[in-house]
Amino acid sequence: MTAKRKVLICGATGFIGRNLTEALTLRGDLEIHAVRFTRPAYDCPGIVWHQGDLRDADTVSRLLDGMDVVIQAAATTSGSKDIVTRPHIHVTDNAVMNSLLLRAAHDLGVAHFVFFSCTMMYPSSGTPLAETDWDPAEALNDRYFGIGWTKIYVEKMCEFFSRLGTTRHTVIRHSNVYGPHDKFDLERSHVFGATVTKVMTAADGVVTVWGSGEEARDLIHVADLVDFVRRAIDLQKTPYELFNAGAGRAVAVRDLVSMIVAASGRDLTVRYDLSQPTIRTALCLDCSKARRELGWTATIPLEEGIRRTISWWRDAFDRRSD
Ligand SMILES: C[C@H]1O[C@H](OP(=O)(O)OP(=O)(O)OC[C@H]2O[C@@H](n3cnc4c(=O)[nH]c(N)nc43)[C@H](O)[C@@H]2O)[C@@H](O)[C@@H](O)C1=O
Repeated sequence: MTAKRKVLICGATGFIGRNLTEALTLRGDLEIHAVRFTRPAYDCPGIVWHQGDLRDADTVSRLLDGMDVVIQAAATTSGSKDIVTRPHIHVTDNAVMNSLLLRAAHDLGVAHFVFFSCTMMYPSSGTPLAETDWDPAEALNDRYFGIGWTKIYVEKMCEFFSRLGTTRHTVIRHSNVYGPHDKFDLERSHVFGATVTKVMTAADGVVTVWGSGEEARDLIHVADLVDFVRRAIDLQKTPYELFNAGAGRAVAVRDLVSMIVAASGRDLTVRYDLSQPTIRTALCLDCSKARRELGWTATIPLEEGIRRTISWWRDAFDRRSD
């Protein structure tokens, strides 16, 4: 019998980390270790919990010792309000954590490291952009300067350590992820989570959207991203790969809001508030590399993902019918 691969999921209480943890514990061939920091553990059969601050080098070495795979989903992250008003909160901790994790993975002989990057380096485009369509000589959107370059630094560190021959790395440039366990508060959430909350809780029949509604994003359901990671840790044999992971469709914020309102079944008026934080860019990813090399493609249509997320939101938050 082959030994189970030991998989460490960092950030297991966060949005992506929790969805990964809950899905991967269902597999019989993996032994799942989950790292939490300040948030409490949740019930999940078969999981081994660890607590630790990933900004501390000794803690990082203790956690990675003996692991075969590290899935690095721990990040300081929040939506456009923080990106616009206090962008520095996304920079330092992410740079420190990832630097320590990548060094420890190499020193301790971890076989595979998965890093969630972002898509902030891409220029605004309503047509799909491939991994090679980012030109490092082009300026990043001003709003994304700090976290965008931090992610690129970590991407390059992954490539650097891959070249040393011990650890294989997968970098995933995923688009805007949504689904169960996302942030749904109005301060820190992204556009999808915030809009679901606004629509479901609107007391006066009005939903107020930040910006003009013309900004566009590529939206991917978290279950599709989990499927991506599953394929990467099973199929990738090369030392370093960087992949786009998105739905391949740019959806204007105003259309997203209309779809969420329609799925809610509520009769609401939508207003646009130009004084609120907004990031004028359009994102759309070409994921043909992932299709070719991992057989992956996003499978959950946005309309279906919206229905599923509203249903989850009702179970998790809507106590009015109790
Ligand atoms: C993929 C990418 O995704 C994220 O960056 P983002 O897309 O810029 O962030 P967001 O989802 O918060 O905003 C998208 C747009 O939506 C508008 N918007 C309207 N109404 C609300 C609203 O109520 N809340 C929020 N947050 N935004 C709103 C808002 O004004 C902005 O123009 C990062 O996680 C980053 O890590 C990353 O890689």
